[in-house]
Amino acid sequence: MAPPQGSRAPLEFGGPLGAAALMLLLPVTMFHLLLVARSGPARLLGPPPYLPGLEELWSPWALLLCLTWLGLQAALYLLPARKVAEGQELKDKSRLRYPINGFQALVLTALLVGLGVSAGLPLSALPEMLLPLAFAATLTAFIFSLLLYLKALLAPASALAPGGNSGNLIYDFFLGRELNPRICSFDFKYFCELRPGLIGWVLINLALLIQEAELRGSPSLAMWLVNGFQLLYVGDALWYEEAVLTTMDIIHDGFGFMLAFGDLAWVPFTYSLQAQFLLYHPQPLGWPLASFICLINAVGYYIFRGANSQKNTFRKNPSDPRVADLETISTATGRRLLVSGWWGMVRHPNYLGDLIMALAWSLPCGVFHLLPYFYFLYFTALLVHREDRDERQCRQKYGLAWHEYCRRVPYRIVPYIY
Ligand SMILES: NC(=O)C1=CN([C@@H]2O[C@H](COP(=O)(O)OP(=O)(O)OC[C@H]3O[C@@H](n4cnc5c(N)ncnc54)[C@H](OP(=O)(O)O)[C@@H]3O)[C@@H](O)[C@H]2O)C=CC1
Ligand SMILES: CC(C)CCC[C@@H](C)[C@H]1CC=C2C3=C(CC[C@@]21C)[C@@]1(C)CC[C@H](O)C(C)(C)[C@@H]1CC3
Repeated sequence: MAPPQGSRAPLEFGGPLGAAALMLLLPVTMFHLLLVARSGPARLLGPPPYLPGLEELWSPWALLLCLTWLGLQAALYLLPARKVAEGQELKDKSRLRYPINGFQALVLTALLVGLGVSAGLPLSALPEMLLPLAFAATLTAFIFSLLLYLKALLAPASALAPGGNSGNLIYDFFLGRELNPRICSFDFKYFCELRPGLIGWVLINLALLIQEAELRGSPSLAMWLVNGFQLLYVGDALWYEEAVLTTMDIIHDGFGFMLAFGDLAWVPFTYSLQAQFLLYHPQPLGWPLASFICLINAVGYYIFRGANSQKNTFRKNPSDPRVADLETISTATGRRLLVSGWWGMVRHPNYLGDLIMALAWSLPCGVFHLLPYFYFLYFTALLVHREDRDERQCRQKYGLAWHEYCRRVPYRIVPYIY
């Protein structure tokens, strides 16, 4: 379906060429990281120890496991929810409804895995299966994105995302055409963003911890820290599930290969890199340094949670007593912008907190390898680019009011630096 006249958004990610390059580069990087993490030298920038053949990547069992996992998470999504939240207003003035039962899904998954392990489920075999599982997840994401692209051909213009409808097949396939693809009340983007990948990530971490305990008698302090920090991050995302409804992914981006691959493959297999590294390269860590790293994580979490909750509370109800006293700027759209509190410190305080936590996740792995810092480096690049995209969208949305906000709050992510 051709995009409606006048609705063309400027191309992002380097246009069709950039999108094609990313579609190749992202899976290649993911497999590189998986291979390098288990190699002796663990060199991020060195060549992989070997190139795996198709027989090592492809396994029907891994695909079955991957689909079973998706099926289990979909079933948990469909269970009765403690609350149903409304999303932001859409182009046609309607609002979608979303079940809030992500934390319940995490707890039920933990119970099921616990039962499985006590009945003899070999969870510690999972680390050996990471390559074929990552391959199966990539294949699933690719086929899923193709189906989403086809589904969008039947969608009305009002259901399309602002980007991702350029008319170029590769670009639109990558960015995603439809904003909120659904079948009945099952919202694919909302489901994928928070459940299979995030819960899969902590499950992989746990399997790595168990395997370390089997290999060395007990898990190392560094492995406990990485597992604890990342479980807190995932638990928080699911506990405050409703806050995802005001993020860029849900309100602006279409659902295409970028998010499908990001959610289903990239997150579980690359975000667990520190735990993978620690299994093959144990690192000594004493309590004084561990306490200092915990403090860094706590500071990052405090800023991240404070900023995200403040914006979410304000967007849901500006008269909520927790935000009613904050200073704001009015905009022509009728929505206001916060200029005090966390959002008066820098224009993306939530990114700052997230980056501080990212650093805390790498530090338990020592300072002699660059590989465990991959997440911090990639995340810095992702957030700088994301901030730039958001800035452009806000300038367009809020015009002069946004310029006033930038004048009042001149730094983007790091006070007095950037
Ligand atoms: N771990 C990971 O891999 C990733 C994590 N993240 C995290 O996800 C979270 C969400 O990030 P993201 O969706 O990018 O961005 P934000 O949650 O920061 O959302 C940006 C939107 O917030 C609104 N906003 C901006 N400034 C103000 C203000 N002063 N007052 C009120 N509203 C404002 C605007 O939308 P509007 O005005 O329309 O409401 C803007 O478009 C962050 O914590 C980020 O760190 C993000 C990407 C990857
Ligand atoms: C690597 C590609 C170019 C892009 C892929 C990006 C995705 C992996 C991320 C885009 C936004 C994300 C968010 C989270 C996870 C990573 C992706 C999907 C998030 C769910 C992590 C937990 C947080 O608490 C959050 C705020 C809910 C995050 C929302 C954005």
